[in-house]
Amino acid sequence: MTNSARAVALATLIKVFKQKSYSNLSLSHALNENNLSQKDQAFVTQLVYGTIQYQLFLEYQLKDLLRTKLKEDYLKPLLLMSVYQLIFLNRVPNRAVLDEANKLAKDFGKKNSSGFRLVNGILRSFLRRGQVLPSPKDPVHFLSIKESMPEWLVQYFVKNWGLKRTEKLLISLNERAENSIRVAKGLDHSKIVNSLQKQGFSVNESTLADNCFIVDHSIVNTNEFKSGQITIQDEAASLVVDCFDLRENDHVLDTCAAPGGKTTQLAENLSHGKVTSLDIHKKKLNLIKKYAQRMHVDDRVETLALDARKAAEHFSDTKFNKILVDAPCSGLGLLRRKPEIRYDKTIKDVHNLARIQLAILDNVAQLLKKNGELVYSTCSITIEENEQVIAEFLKKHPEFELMPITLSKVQSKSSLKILPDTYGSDGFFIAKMKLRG
Ligand SMILES: C[S@@+](CC[C@H](N)C(=O)[O-])C[C@H]1O[C@@H](n2cnc3c(N)ncnc32)[C@H](O)[C@@H]1O
Repeated sequence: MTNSARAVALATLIKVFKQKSYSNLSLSHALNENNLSQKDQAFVTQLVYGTIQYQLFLEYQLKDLLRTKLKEDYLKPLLLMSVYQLIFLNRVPNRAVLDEANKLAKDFGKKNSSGFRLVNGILRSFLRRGQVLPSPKDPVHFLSIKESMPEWLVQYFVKNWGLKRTEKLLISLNERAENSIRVAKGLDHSKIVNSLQKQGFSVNESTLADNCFIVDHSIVNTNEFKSGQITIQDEAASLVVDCFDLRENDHVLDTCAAPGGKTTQLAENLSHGKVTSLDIHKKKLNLIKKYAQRMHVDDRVETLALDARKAAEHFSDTKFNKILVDAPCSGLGLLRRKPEIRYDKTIKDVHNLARIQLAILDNVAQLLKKNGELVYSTCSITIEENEQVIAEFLKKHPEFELMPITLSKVQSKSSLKILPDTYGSDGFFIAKMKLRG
């Protein structure tokens, strides 16, 4: 592996730790800026995600070895990234990790800095001592360090799913996210799969979603992606639109639409209808427009900057056949793709989001036609943002009934919750409701 791959990983980690940037955005920016081989890109991705995922565990390894305050910004990410390699990457020899850490300390350190001596000393001490874990007598603290998840979240999982399932869930949340792609509606799957295989991709059918496939590396440079025949979408996320019973001339309201993954998927079904896509952030509307252009459905998508909690006031004369609320949420089902979320979110955030989610549903429910369908979804797995929001909504709106979800590969008599350890997908929640006629 080249040193520049490690330098790119370290620069990305410094950004994520210091500026609190999102890891997925910083990483894709760094990979676009640096001309790395496919192998090096995969290595950088593993270093960045692995170090963030295991931050609590890695800090625990260093706790007793650090005797001075780390003064320069690069020191902590470099130490964590190096210990990550020493523990998790067996294919990289220890000597190479130490040599590269020395070089990086010299390159990233201030002039005349002695940071490289500190890094060298700590890494050698770690190798002499080996890795450590707290006593399993306190299972919450033990799992929190071992799987690097804040204690409140481990406690939350244990309370809702028990200790055994929590262990499975935590391990699964630290696994590498799959590269899931969705084929645009109406296209011949076998033709696209053959073409991708000829280009060197390994392609496997999704066990969860009809139009999705799992590939082994990024498809963004393929003609199929650029021409809108395929797109990047998690298997569980793609089920949300599949839950609607769409008619080709439906008018659909997508209330929380950016960057547009579900808007375009909806529009693919509406040869004579349209989607009105809202987002509270005006600057995000461009993402939806570009996405719709790439997928060739921009003639059926209109965008509007609007707080969905005020939609009924805006559309006082319009009613929709279908409404999607893909609500803003804590994202706790997405920890594989955005590993730092675990350290940022609190139970207070979860409660605040639940209030916003209910307010959106409450407002947009007035805009549905009789017998119309309302689908609510989040990429969170908490009870507060999902089952509780739906229970409160239905209590307040007895004119709605909860519908079963019957998809070809997955069914549920009521709402559908997909935990990440079941299919290896993102965690997702979907509820389908109908306004009685
Ligand atoms: C989960 S994301 C939506 C993802 C999108 N449906 C897709 O499939 O690509 C939630 C979106 O809701 C937007 N949002 C947050 N609060 C909102 C509100 N009150 N009204 C409308 N949009 C909101 C956010 O800006 C964000 O883009």
